[in-house]
Amino acid sequence: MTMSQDRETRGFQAEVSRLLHLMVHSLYSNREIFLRELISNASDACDKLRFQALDDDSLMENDPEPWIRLSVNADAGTLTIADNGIGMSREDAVDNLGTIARSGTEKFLANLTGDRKKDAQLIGQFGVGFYSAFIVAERVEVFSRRAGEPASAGVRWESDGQGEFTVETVEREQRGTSVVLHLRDDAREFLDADKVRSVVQQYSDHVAFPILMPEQAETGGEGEQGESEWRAVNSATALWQRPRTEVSDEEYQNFYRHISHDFQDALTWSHNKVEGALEYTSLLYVPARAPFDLYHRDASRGLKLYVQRVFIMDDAEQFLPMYLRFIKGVIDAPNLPLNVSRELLQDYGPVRKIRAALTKRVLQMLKKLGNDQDKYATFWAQFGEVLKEGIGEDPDNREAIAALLRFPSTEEGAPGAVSLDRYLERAGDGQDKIYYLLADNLDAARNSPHLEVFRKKGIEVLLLTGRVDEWMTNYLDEYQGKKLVNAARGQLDMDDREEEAKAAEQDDPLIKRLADSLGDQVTEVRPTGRLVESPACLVLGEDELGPQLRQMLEAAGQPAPESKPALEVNLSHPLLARLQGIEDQAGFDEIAELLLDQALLAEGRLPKDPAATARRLNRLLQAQAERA
Ligand SMILES: Nc1ncnc2c1ncn2[C@@H]1O[C@H](COP(=O)(O)OP(=O)(O)OP(=O)(O)O)[C@@H](O)[C@H]1O
Repeated sequence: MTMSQDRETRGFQAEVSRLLHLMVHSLYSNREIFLRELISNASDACDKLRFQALDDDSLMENDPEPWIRLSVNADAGTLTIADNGIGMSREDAVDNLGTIARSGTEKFLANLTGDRKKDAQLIGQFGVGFYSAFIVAERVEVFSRRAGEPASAGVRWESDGQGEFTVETVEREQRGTSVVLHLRDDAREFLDADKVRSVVQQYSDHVAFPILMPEQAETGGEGEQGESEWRAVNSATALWQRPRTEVSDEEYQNFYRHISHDFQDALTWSHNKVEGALEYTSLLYVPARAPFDLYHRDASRGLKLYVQRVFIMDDAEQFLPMYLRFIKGVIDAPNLPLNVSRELLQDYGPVRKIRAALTKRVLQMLKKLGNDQDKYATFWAQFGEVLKEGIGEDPDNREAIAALLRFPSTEEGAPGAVSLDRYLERAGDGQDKIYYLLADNLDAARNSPHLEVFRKKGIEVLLLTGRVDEWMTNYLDEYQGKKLVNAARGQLDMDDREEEAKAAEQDDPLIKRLADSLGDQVTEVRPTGRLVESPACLVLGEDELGPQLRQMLEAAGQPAPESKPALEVNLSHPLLARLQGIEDQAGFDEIAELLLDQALLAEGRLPKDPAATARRLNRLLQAQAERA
């Protein structure tokens, strides 16, 4: 750090330097987004001022009408974005314009590849904000003064984006912030006021404050323009207050980008005005891509809250449940008190009611999205795992959430292929259960011996390989009155005659001999109608903890109770028939152990002592080789 009087030079946080470098490189072909980002910041600053002025009117300093001004100075080669919003103190400028205070940034940056196209997409997910200025500017100056502070508390911040910035205290009459971009030679198109105007109209028309440009192009720099000559280039009304029929799809998408900082279009949205005692307007969007921090505990989530069009807060998470944390949007609830705080929102009756209504609204919107297979597949791939959390978290809407689930199945293998409704449609009235199989991955699921009997009978089985699927199925007992049944658990109870036949085989002496041989490695050995080609498989009891939940518990450092399976054997399999005749007990025990080991392997799991299994296999191979 170097200092001369009150001027100091500082280094950017390491993450900022890396982000800047990669961003300038990868966003070059998309560069007009810098204007949208800087106008968004200016609009946020106006929102913040209006909110703080609710408590302290003097912050308005006799200049109560918010504005955003854009001006070009062709001689100096600058484009200036100015606002009379909340402004920044010197400390604010150092904190906000030199660091990235988002958890997970380091990990996010590690994912950037240097491949321009891929990185542009990733960076879009991250949101680049102020730093996008450096895509077009070789040098950026920021002049600012915080509302309510004296003119002597102004700040000038400057950087060429190469790793350092300088700050100094300056005199500044005007409240708010001016960002002066010294444009690169290859970005001089933004010195053309008509070009700037058209970009603003394209991306930022919905900004709720007037965006002003001088009547005549080519003139004006900071403060040179008389106020009467400024003319609004946007419509400056809050988009969500306009009737649905008057807002074009493009306007909805631009507004989405404004509030989400996403580069991609939203998949769909729902815009509603609710009247009556609980009046509110909501505009909710489903993004096409998950943010990089979807699973971070402290990631931003929730809606932008407005009360009577006055911005109150970002990330008002009380209006939607956790499992819908990916929804972006705005809620304007004119009857909430203007001084509402996060704490108050938490426990406030009307907010709870709005939350219940918005939750239903989102679930309906997703149901409708389900009609568009391609879009729904995108949604499911990005947010399916999060939505599943709702099955456990939101009993009131469980059936509606279940209708949105998608799984691969034995009939259709694509990850988001089969809904429960489609399954039931195919199953027909004759089948009163929905069968599913849990596995670590699709290959293991498809090859599971548990599917043999279902294949034989032509019954579809859903293949559940998601991280939270086992947890989820604990909460999802039935759908549309039909029980969900784990194909690898308990007695299957598919066909009464078969059950009876199996019961008769229960006394088979081989069953008892196997049980004695395996001892307490299994709860019991029983004959099965489950298998066609395989000799044996493992079956967990209805209430035993499955392997996925066990892993989750262990990862969370919690002890997981031991769960023991039963070994089910296929008495019509030739191996079992041969086993009957083996008199040598040691030889019998060896094969019994291998029967158990292969059942574990078939499920993609390892035997308790893999080395012992290998030794048994080797002995078997050797005997086979000697015979050959
Ligand atoms: N015009 C402005 N007036 C006042 N503060 C500003 C202005 N522009 C930027 N800032 C401050 O700088 C911070 C960083 O801005 P930046 O655009 O990088 O991120 P952000 O707006 O917080 O996040 P994101 O862009 O992802 O929403 C802002 O949060 C704000 O505090």
